[in-house]
Amino acid sequence: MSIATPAYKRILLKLSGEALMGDDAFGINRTTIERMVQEVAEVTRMGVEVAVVIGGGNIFRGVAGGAVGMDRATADYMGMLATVMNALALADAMNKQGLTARVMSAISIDQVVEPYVRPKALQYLEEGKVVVFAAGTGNPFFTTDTAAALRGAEIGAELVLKATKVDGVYSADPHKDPTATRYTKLTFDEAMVRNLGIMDATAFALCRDQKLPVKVFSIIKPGALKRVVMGEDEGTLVYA
Ligand SMILES: Nc1ncnc2c1ncn2[C@@H]1O[C@H](COP(=O)(O)OP(=O)(O)OP(=O)(O)O)[C@@H](O)[C@H]1O
Ligand SMILES: O=c1ccn([C@@H]2O[C@H](COP(=O)(O)O)[C@@H](O)[C@H]2O)c(=O)[nH]1
Repeated sequence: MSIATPAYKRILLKLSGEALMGDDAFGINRTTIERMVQEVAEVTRMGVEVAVVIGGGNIFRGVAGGAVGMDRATADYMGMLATVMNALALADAMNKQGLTARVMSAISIDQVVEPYVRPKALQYLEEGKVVVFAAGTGNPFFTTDTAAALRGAEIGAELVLKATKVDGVYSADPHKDPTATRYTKLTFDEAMVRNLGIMDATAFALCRDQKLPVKVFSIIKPGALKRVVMGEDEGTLVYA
């Protein structure tokens, strides 16, 4: 009997902050986060090295702060701090489920989390620990999708998995246009030219230039993460 092997050795998982809310209006839903962690644990047990970039949209979005008159850079730093809170909650849930998680922050908050140091992150991954990257890129005017592209390239991930509330990339935002249709695959250039809002253009461009493919899939769908890792037909592949 042949044992199925994962299609990837090292992945960068981008978890949407909004997906952490579950059915709540904001914040972190405990049941939801625990279920997500179970899915991550399943792929780490298969020997896949997992790094995570966590979003912050469930707590704060800098662009929203900017829109109501806040200084945009200040609002963005608040958004990055929101991702640190999500990262702490995620790592705590991972450690409670038997994984060993390490949070590394792009912003120095040494009493709370260790700083991002690339060789240390690589060491943790080689040791089978899950690394949760917090505070995005550490710079305002960026997003955690761009952080996922950046960290994915830095750690030599073979794939960026964008785990979100929708099951792939659509011809238009499916939450706004019920007639939108889902792509099975498309190139980064097609995604950018068609202005498909699932990821920002900076993230797409970085992945394209580094030839780092992105798989967009639903984190709400049970077993979808494992299916992506096994190389099965799931979600939408965006490639160079
Ligand atoms: N063409 C498209 N195909 C699919 N989804 C799209 C598209 N355009 C916009 N979206 C929207 O993008 C959302 C997914 O983005 P998501 O909320 O994961 O992004 P994020 O801003 O990176 O996450 P967060 O800030 O919550 O951490 C979907 O819920 C969907 O409404
Ligand atoms: O590199 C980064 C990453 C994030 N931000 C700010 O944080 C929020 C939350 O991140 P999402 O990607 O929207 O989940 C974002 O809106 C920015 O305000 C940042 O400034 N730099």
